[in-house]
Amino acid sequence: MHFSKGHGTGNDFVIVEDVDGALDLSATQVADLCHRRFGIGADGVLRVVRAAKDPAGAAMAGDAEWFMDYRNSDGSIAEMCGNGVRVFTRYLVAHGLVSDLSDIPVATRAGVVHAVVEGDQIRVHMKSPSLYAAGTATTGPLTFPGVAVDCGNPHLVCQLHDGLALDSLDLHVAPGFDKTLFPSGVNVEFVVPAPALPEADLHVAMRVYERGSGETLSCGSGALAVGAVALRDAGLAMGTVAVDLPGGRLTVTHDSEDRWWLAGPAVLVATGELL
Ligand SMILES: N[C@@H](CCC[C@H](N)C(=O)O)C(=O)O
Repeated sequence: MHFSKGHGTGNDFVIVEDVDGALDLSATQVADLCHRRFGIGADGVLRVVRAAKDPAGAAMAGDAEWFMDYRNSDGSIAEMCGNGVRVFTRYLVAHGLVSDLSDIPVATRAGVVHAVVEGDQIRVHMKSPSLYAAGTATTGPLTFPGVAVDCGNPHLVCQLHDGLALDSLDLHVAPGFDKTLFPSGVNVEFVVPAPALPEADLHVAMRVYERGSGETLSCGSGALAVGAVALRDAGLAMGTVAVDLPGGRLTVTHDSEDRWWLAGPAVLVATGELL
């Protein structure tokens, strides 16, 4: 099997092209591919398949030629992956699978999103985040109040207590959360304010513990959730939020009623053959 490897701000993926939907990737195969010692190593797998050729993509085939079949590194399926969409789009462009760089529709399990390629940056018009409940996360002895956000996939955005540094958190172990609020699990974001920047209305820094992958260097849908909470908390109906993650900076922009953008770099770094 031929594969590529890519990442968006350090959130890395094995990319497998399967245009005609011939590949039946099991959860175990995905976990083996993603294993950082015994496999290639990645936070997840992106299978590139024609929407019409995949049962989960077929209903969207009229709106998007390509379906992103995203899997977490433990083999579980997730509805959305914001960095995944951006790396998936980079792959489509690099392999001549799309031509109009100003609007690339990508079908996902959370619906069709639209990517725009601007040099090294790929910007995606995401599904609008929805803030819907209060929750809490625990790490060790610490409990943090948070906001549940639906970005197509579930998130819990927690502001750190005053003075607590992001790097003081131990995210080797999954944070605790309320399973009745998140019956299918949740991605947990921990956020602190960051110094003002001229190019953004707000600036924050975050770490994330992803459902199905553990702590990652970046999470695009997580950044979107964090951006939405930051704008709400600042009383801003619209605006731009710079979100710093351990792997780099993503930008979330809400510029009209139903339009939310996630932007950042996306790169391919390798290709190879699985033995
Ligand atoms: N890293 C991703 C999110 C991947 C899915 C997530 N772990 C889940 O299970 O919902 C991103 O960039 O959005």
